[in-house]
This record gives sequence, structure tokens and C-alpha cells, in this order.
Amino acid sequence: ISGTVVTGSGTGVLGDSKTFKTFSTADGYYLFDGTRGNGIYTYDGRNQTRIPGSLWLDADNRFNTSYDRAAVDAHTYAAWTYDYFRNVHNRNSYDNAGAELVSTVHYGRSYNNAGWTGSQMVYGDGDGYNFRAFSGSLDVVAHELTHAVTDFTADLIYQNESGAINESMSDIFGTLTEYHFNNNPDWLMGEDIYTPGTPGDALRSMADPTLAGDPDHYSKRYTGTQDNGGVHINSGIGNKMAYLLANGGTHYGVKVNGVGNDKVGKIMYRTLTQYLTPTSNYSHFRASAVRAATDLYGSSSAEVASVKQAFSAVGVY
Ligand SMILES: O=C(O)[C@H](CCc1ccccc1)CC1(C(=O)N[C@@H](Cc2c[nH]c3ccccc23)C(=O)O)CCCC1
Ligand SMILES: [Ca+2]
Ligand SMILES: [Ca+2]
Ligand SMILES: [Zn+2]
Repeated sequence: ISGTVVTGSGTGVLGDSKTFKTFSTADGYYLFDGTRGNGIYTYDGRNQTRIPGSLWLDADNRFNTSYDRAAVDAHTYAAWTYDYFRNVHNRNSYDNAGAELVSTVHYGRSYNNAGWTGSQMVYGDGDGYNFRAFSGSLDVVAHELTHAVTDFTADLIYQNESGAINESMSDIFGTLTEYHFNNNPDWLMGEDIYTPGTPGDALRSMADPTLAGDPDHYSKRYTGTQDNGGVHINSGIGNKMAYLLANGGTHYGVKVNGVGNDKVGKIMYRTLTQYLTPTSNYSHFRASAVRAATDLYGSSSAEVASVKQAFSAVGVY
């Protein structure tokens, strides 16, 4: 279809106003952003599980109904996450070749989850008690898109320790994206969509994974079979490491000198894209991060020392 790129406006899941790129055609305005890579496309799942559903079409380029909100945020936050990887890491979409970013909102009926299907993002509406619409949280959108980056780079197998590192990388870049846009940033995951009736809690805490019952030290790792061998549980070890590497602190008696968010982003991005492999475990994660930091800052740098301290603090050697 022929048309022109224009700017739409709307209301997000949290009731906040935002603008985003839309496509003006004879049919109306589509949630298609033709200014980033090969395009950002947001679809309406119509509370079914057939994906992608129908490309979102609006009559007046104003997206202010309650049904519009999940689409506004999925579309906007996909663009922001594209910009984060493009501007900060010089990566053009998840395949570094401008791959289309496709999202489906209103996926399923009161679906209490989100995900990367291997080719697109899907976002449930939540049940309104445990969760609200999952695209309403920038860290969640960036988490999902990071799975796509991981699949095209390290391709960490989604189970056991490699799966936990996969998960941790998504939480790390979810959080770094949130800080990059200064979007009420924190080291919590999903705080904007978790238990709407309870302020201040979150799905996970990277600063203190034990708040969600997840381990903050390798000696406390889960070794069972639930959750694909604890991928969302043992991610706490990598998450705590990253939190300490960014902010510093003393953990189980080990002092870590923080290096700041930007250097964590550079070290973790190089680790993910240059050194991790599908079968990497936590020990290989340490070795890979040390190599990445050495490449970036030199073997005798404070940054390399901090990486070693951070992994030692969570019991990984
Ligand atoms: O991307 C992911 O890792 C999660 C999707 C995982 C998934 C994998 C394969 C098939 C279906 C779902 C989605 C998110 C997640 O961490 N989900 C966790 C926690 C969770 C969300 N909703 C739940 C409902 C019940 C239990 C746990 C959950 C999970 O699936 O475990 C990421 C950010 C927020 C939602
Ligand atoms: Ca409208
Ligand atoms: Ca957060
Ligand atoms: Zn994930």
C-alpha cells in the first residue's frame, strides 16, 4: 500500500502521552514506522493466539482509547529499543541488517506473559491483578528484543546455565535501555506492569534477586527441571553480577568497584556478540567477560579487575 510516514500521538498503558511514527494511507493510519531499519510493525491479536493478527489501523492517527494503549507502548518502546541498540552499540536491529520489528498486542485472553517467538514479540494483556498489559514496561520490551539479539549472536541454549545467562542478558539490556531513556530507571524488572494494585514491587530485582526468591550467588543456584532448568531463577546470579559491576558494593565479603552503566553495556554487548556460545556456562561467562573487558580497556585496567571482582562476588570462577 502507498502512503507517507507521519507522527501519531496516543496514550500508553500507564496513561502517559507519547508520539510515534505511523503510516498515513487511504485506509487510515497504520502502526508502521518506516524510519527504522526495514520497519517496525505493530499488530492487533484481537485476544486470539493467531499471530501476527492484523496490522493496527486507526482512523484519525490519535490512539487514546483503552484498547489502543498496549499498542501505543509496544510500538513506541520497540522504536526506543531499536534506537538504543543502534545509537549505543551501532547495531541495526536484532540481526544487524535492519530486520523488521514485529509485535502483537492483545495476544490471547488475559494472557499473563509476553515473549519472543523466534520471529516476533507477543504481549498479553495480563489479568489486571497479577499483571497489566506487558508492553507497558520498557524494560520488558527491551528484554524481549534482547532475546532476538541473543538468538542472532551467542544463541545461548534456553535451558540450564546457558539459558540463565540468556535470561540475564535480557534483564541487563532491558535495564540499560530503561536507564538510557531515563524512563523511571531502576534495577527492577517489570515494575510498571506487575501487580497494578501493589506499588513498589516487581517481577524480579537485579539489585537483590532474593526478593523474588532467586539466587544471588552461584552456590545457591537452582538445579531442578522447572522453568527450563531455572532460566528465570538462576538469571539472578548474572543479574547481581551486573548490578555490582555497574554500581559497586560488597557482596558476601567481596568488594566490587563499580564501573558505571555505560561500561557495563559495552562489556556485556561485546561478551554477548563476540565470545559467548550456545553452550556457555557461568564459568565461561566470566572468562568471556574478562576477555571482552580486556579488549576494551586493557588487561591491567580497573575495568578488568572489576569484572573479576563482580563474578567472584557471586561465586563464579
Ligand atoms: O521472555 C521471557 O523470558 C518470558 C517469556 C518466557 C517464555 C518462554 C517460552 C514460552 C513462553 C514464555 C517473559 C517475561 C518473563 O520473565 N516471564 C517469566 C515470569 C512470569 C511472567 N508471567 C508469569 C506467569 C506465571 C509464572 C511466571 C511468570 C516466566 O515466563 O517465567 C520476560 C519479562 C516479563 C515477562
Ligand atoms: Ca483513534
Ligand atoms: Ca525496571
Ligand atoms: Zn526472557
